[in-house]
Amino acid sequence: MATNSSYIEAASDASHYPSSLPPALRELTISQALFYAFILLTSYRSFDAYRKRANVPGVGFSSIPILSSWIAAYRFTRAPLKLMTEGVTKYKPGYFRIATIQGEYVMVTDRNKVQEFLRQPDDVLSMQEAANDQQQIPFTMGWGIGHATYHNQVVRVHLTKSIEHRIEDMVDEIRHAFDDLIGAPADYQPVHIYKVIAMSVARTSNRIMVGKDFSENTEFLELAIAYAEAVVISAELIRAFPDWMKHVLIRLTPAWSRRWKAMKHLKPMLEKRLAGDFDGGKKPDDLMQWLMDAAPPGEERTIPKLVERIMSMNVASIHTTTMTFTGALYKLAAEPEKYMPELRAELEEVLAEGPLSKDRIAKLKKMDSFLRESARYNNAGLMAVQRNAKKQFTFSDGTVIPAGAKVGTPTRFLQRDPTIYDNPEVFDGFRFSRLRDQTEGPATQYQMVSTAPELHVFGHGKHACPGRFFAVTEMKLMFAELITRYDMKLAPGTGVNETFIATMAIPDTKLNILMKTRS
Ligand code: HEM
Repeated sequence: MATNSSYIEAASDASHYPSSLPPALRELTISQALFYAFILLTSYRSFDAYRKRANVPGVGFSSIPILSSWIAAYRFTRAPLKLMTEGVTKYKPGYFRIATIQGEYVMVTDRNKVQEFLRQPDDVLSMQEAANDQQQIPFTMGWGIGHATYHNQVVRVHLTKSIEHRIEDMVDEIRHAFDDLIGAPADYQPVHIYKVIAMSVARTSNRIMVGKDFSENTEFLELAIAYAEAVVISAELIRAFPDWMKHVLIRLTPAWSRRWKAMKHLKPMLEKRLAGDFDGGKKPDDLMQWLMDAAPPGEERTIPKLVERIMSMNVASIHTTTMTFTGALYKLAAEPEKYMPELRAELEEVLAEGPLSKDRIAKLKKMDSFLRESARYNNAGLMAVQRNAKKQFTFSDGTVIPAGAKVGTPTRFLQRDPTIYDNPEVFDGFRFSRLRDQTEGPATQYQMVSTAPELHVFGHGKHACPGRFFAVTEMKLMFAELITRYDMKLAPGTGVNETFIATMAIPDTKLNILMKTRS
């Protein structure tokens, strides 16, 4: 029987390699092969980056020719905020280049130029291609999610229209979620708020997306919450491989296994619906059904594809809403004396007219302002909006973005631009409600759902998030319930931990808020 060491010797003995290999390759040891593969990959990346490179200054690049882009990516990964700050300080209102593991990006630092590139058609600057690239969507979430995006229209039209008559269901779900997850503490107790809000959002969103059976199914909800994280991890696991290998490798990743498990939950319901077997003979009025009705005939109407679609809607909605909303709660818990009395007074005035409805929610201007300001202040990743150039694009000042290049925005810096906001480094919860009262222009521009070239929580332009009307309603209903029922504050000496991994702002998912039933 061969010992371990004899296997190793056999493996490193060139004479065991297939004789069909050319003699030069037969002589290679494994470490030499890896070294040459690295050189090849590095040269390819360097050549590819050079071919697609816009003629704008780089930040973090070195003068070593072939390794320059890798070195810049390494430096950026280690100190993203520092390098972005350097780029904006030196080159605003112009452009600069950064490199990340995912390639090089041209950063556009001026809101007017951001406006200009976001106006470009998809065959020039593509949002979908950038998203596919970033999250490896066709592999991690499914080919159709990255290439047949009929869900955008369904969310934009059907989900948004449904909000008004689903508010009662949403409130019901939120109340039960907070009963179960926070309860009625008589004295201040630490609450792991990110976890509570993620589960509450998963429950409320899935009530509207797939119905009550699923909003009450904790195992399914936990899968839905974990799926988004699995997608991010799986994207990084497969990124370096060629596409033909990604099709196979993705089956070994957590995104695949979580979706497979979710399918077990969703399959019986989908089988019934596909057979036209509706409870009480009435077609369900939920996102799942609207997606099924809108799916192009053929493969997209099969169970695995419909599971991909609804799970991608969970990715789009759960952590995005949770991050945005917990960011606001952290700010409220940091200064409850400053904000709580006015927020409650506004809410109580509106509730005196009756339960929350679409029109009554619209009267909560201070709450709306608080959410928008915390999105401006907190949620600022370093590059929330990205586009990939499918064709060459030239800005009005003559700057050329070659085909194949990637364009992005330094979100945090635009959202804290002193030429746009007074005291941008200060959190001012009622900044936007004051602006709404003072403006001579349309006051709606300062609402949470209104996008702007310098505020990227929901993106801007024709690809601005179509789910934002739903998400903002959901956040306001949770906000109203929480401030009605609970007092909250931060424990002394605690605060939000701000972390960036490359361009991503990582939310503080660990911070506890002290909460008790309102006195
Ligand atoms: C607070 C919660 C949310 C945030 C912060 C958020 C943020 C975003 C952002 C930044 C974009 C990209 C825009 C761009 O690049 O211009 C986007 C796109 C999108 N979002 Fe959201 N989103 C949220 C909630 C939702 C919800 C609840 C849904 C659906 C149920 C949804 C569905 C989508 C879809 C389908 C797109 C792609 C739009 C397109 O390609 O045209 N989002 N979202």
